[in-house]
Amino acid sequence: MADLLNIQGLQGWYGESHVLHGIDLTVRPGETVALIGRNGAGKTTTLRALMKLLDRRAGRIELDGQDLMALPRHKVAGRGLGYVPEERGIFTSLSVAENLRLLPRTGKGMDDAQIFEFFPNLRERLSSDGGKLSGGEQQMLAIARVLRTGPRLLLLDEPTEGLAPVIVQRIGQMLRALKDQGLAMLLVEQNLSFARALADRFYLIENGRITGSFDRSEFEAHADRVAATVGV
Ligand SMILES: Nc1ncnc2c1ncn2[C@@H]1O[C@H](COP(=O)(O)OP(=O)(O)OP(=O)(O)O)[C@@H](O)[C@H]1O
Repeated sequence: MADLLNIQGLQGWYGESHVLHGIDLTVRPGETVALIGRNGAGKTTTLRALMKLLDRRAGRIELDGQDLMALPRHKVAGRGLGYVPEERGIFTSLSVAENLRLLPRTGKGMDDAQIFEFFPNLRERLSSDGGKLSGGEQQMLAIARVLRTGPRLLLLDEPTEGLAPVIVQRIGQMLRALKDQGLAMLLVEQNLSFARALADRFYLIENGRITGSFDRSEFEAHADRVAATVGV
């Protein structure tokens, strides 16, 4: 099957600081791929590079065979990348309804009825301020907002960070439901058991380089290496 996302030799910089040193990574249609590594390894930077949010990049990024490197930043999301950043980007003084509408809905994106089917508690909180939501609700709002844009690939940066175990479980169920609908995901995650339950394939990243990859059936065989890479 042709790759949905194909990254070859991706390099990235913050100013003079060279952070990504040649990332090769693919995501196939409908696949969930987890990117695993310790703090500062370059996980967030990889997602930001995909969204053209870095000062400088080199290498190749293709989505469905189409080159993304030459696209201006404002056109990247329109090609089908849905980015949910680690900080979630919820405006605390805007209501849930206003936060949801900050990104334009496209024809392929989820409408309100579909959104509320996945996230019933958001419907109940539509008029609440974003700042009044729990961490889990904010994470759901951040994901829901991006689903309105009709992404073909969801880029998720540590969706479980700082959340209580029961909420982590709910986020997991929700992502599983999206996966079952065929949505592809590139997941940055420090919570290994969460990543392991969801991902079809794993990449290890160290110092801005991919140092290993394997699929879920090989996870056990790579457990020591994974632990050493994330430093647990
Ligand atoms: N805005 C920035 N300006 C300069 N350097 C940065 C910036 N953001 C990150 N870096 C540096 O880039 C490197 C990679 O950071 P990155 O955030 O991608 O790591 P990460 O693997 O996502 O880890 P974390 O879990 O801590 O976010 C680190 O050395 C970090 O200090």
